[in-house]
Amino acid sequence: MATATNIIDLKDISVTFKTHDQTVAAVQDVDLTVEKGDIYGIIGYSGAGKSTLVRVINLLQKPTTGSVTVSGQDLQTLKPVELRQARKKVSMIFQHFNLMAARTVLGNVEYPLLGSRMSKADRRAKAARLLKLVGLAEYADTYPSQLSGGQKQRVAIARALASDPEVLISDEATSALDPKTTKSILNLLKRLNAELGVTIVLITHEMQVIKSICHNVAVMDAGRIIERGRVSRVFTQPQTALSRDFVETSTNVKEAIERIGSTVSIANFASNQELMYFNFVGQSTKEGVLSKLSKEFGIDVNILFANIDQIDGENVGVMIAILTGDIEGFNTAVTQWKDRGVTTQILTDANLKGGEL
Ligand SMILES: Nc1ncnc2c1ncn2[C@@H]1O[C@H](COP(=O)(O)OP(=O)(O)OP(=O)(O)O)[C@@H](O)[C@H]1O
Repeated sequence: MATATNIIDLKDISVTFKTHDQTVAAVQDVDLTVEKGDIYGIIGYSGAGKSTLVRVINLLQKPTTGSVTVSGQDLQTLKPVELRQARKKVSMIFQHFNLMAARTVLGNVEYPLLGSRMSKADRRAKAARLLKLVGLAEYADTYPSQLSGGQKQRVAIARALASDPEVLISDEATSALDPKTTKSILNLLKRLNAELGVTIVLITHEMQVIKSICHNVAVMDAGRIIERGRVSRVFTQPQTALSRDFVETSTNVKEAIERIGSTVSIANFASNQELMYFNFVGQSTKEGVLSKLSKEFGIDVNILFANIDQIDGENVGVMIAILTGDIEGFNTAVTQWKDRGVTTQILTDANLKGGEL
């Protein structure tokens, strides 16, 4: 539902591409609202329609049907000159930086200001300020070819901020970067969101990126949003197979299950043994659930895999372990944990063979 705090409000958006021999429904019946100040992730595999959808936000892509409201303005009702102004509120950064090789770093950042009424000195001062903000003050007179990928993306971010946007769209901006550089760019985006209040819409095919900085996420498949919500919720209770797939890849659970499947056979377990998958949220990760469990119910826990993440300020953990002991007492414990943010699943050989839960 649209409220005063929604900076982006897309209603019933469909985008259909017609080529000479086929029609592609790239985006279908999508509603999307993003609150001011949010970091909103859109995740999906290649071809899901993410880029097409975000290009609708500044009307770089005109929707076949539906309405586009940004910062309270219905963009499709604006006159060309008003639309040009409105578009400045939405900037984009991309995987391949799109810097101009013949201009210096400062010249690249200054570029969007060339058509403005600012004096040359003011333009240069603003570009220098933005370079400082992204940590590249001393690179003003160098050329893009002299920079690393991470530095180029910082320049692209500074350039995107030159028009004082309210929304920054990041289209796979970290996909070409190594994990360490990805982390530093994501931290920069997080800082800009906090310091400037700029709303960020970030599209990616990696759950790792979503869980590092996003508060909310939409999962896209075949042009539609099939699931959305707080990242911590989607992460711990994915409602669709695709979301679960993204989550399991990012926690390495998939890999772990495959590995365990090649070494463990549940058919050979004793009658007082189970292979258990645990999901912990919030306080439960800190409460030492396991040590309580083993003490209270006299159960031996042989951990085969464990992973704890911080998502949107919340601890989220997964674990796979062989439990041995009093199964009746154990079942009682399971019921109690559910209320404390722990969910469990008994794994079977079929889970292990299929490589999934
Ligand atoms: N200009 C176009 N003309 C025809 N088809 C297009 C056009 N742009 C995108 N498509 C098609 O629309 C679908 C969605 O593409 P889109 O680029 O939005 O997906 P994506 O999720 O961003 O994937 P990727 O990460 O690979 O870009 C794809 O089938 C694509 O081939």
